[in-house]
Amino acid sequence: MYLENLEQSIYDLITETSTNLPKDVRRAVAAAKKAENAGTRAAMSLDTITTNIQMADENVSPICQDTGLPTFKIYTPVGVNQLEIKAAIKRAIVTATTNGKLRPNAVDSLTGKNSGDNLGDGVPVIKFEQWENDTIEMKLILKGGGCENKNIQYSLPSELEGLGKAGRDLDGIRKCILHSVYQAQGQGCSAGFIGVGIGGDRSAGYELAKEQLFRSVEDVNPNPELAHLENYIVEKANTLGIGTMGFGGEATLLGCKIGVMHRIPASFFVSVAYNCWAYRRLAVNIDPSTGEIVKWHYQDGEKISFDEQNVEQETEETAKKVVELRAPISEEEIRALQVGDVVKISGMMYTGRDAIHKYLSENDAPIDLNGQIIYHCGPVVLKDENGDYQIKAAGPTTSIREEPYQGDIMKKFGIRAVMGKGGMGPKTLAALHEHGGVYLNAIGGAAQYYADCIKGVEGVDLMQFGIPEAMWHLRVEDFTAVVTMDSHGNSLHADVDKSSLEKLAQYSDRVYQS
Ligand SMILES: O=C(O)C[C@H](O)C(=O)O
Ligand code: SF4
Repeated sequence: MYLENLEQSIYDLITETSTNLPKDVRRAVAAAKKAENAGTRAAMSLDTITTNIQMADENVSPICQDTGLPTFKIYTPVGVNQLEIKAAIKRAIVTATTNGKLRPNAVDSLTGKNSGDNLGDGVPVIKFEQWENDTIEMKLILKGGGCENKNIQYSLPSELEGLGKAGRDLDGIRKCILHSVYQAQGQGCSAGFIGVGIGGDRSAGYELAKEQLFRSVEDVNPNPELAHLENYIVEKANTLGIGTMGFGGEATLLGCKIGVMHRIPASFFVSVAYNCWAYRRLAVNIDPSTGEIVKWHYQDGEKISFDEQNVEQETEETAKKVVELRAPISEEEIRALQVGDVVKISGMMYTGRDAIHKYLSENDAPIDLNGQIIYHCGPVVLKDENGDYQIKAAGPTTSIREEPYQGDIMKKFGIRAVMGKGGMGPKTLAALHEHGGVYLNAIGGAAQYYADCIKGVEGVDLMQFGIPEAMWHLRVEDFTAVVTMDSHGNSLHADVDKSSLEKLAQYSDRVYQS
């Protein structure tokens, strides 16, 4: 009985974490929405984000399709059997994956094979500690890969672009943290949250940084110097103009939490864990005798529901032009598009992410891609009772990872549009110009919102790469995205990067005396 309850409690924790954004995070997102000027692209993106948060809650489906590397931190009273807890976690993970609350995310690093059930070597991550209390406390964070890739570790002293020398003191630490926000741009689905670890060795520093992500967004650091620095960072980061999804705007960073530990004389690390707006972490207390949940954490204060706040704000500035797109798309249609145009796609699109791009660079495509749209997306997919595939969550993935392949693949197969998030680099921009192509930016993390635009799965290729990496043939209706790189050499991402670097440079003067 105890073990059955325990497994159910862990399942509930996983489901709630994946589908229902915590109250403190909701309040931070709502505050960001207030800060954005109505009618701007950033404000509209935040509308999509809040609509998505609401949909995930109502559908009990993943807020974002990337449910991350499930990471548990557990405190147990002396005498509790940790092996039993571990086994219960694994069973709950498998059930949550079968039920579409988690995407199968465990990939063999050498063979590329997805285990299909979220279990693998070192996955999930489970860390135990003993304590004197008589309840079990179980914390869970589902941190996706796009924001994980934007984590950064500085070794002081260092020379930082925009900010100059960062020395081994509080001011050097300040510069590293500000720089970490700049370097993330919109790629980790800003507006984000950061956890910072000062000191330790490389692994302990990152661990401390991630530990900070379990703090409440609204708490105050007991160390007054660090409390000051946390506020300073949030305030200044929000002047960098990176904004939601890197579209430019007022809301870039929603929280900064800093922890400190000792170091050894030769090493001085500042480790930053970047978390997207889809900041999925929760915790529960479990009664060790019954296995039942006795307390949910992060439950203080108001729960903001986003059901009525999303009035479509199509103003002159945002709706420069709304263009209906349907593949196959001609070169002429593509060349008519400009950065800032909004597109509404109906008809077919095909998913392709890391494995597909590598595959297409070496092989023929399984279908004719001439004039087609490639969507950088790894969805959550379940089979319904008739054996048909149902897309359960389908937001974009970070496109920059395909930079080495993208331009060549577009030219090789005649692809006219690629869609993802965070933008791409100079090689792709040059190819868009030469070949006649566009890059479309969808709102990262808005997995329920986009799943709703997907009306059917017409086929799938390359399933050997696993569900997130296969090529899904999607029939969509009114799938909305923004042109952020066009065939005329313009890139919103390059512009925001440049202007935010200029703004970052304003903060190179010393703030803290050593
Ligand atoms: O893997 C994904 O679906 C998305 C990833 O979290 C990303 O941000 O790129
Ligand atoms: S797609 Fe964006 S919101 Fe989702 S896990 Fe990746 S960084 Fe986070």
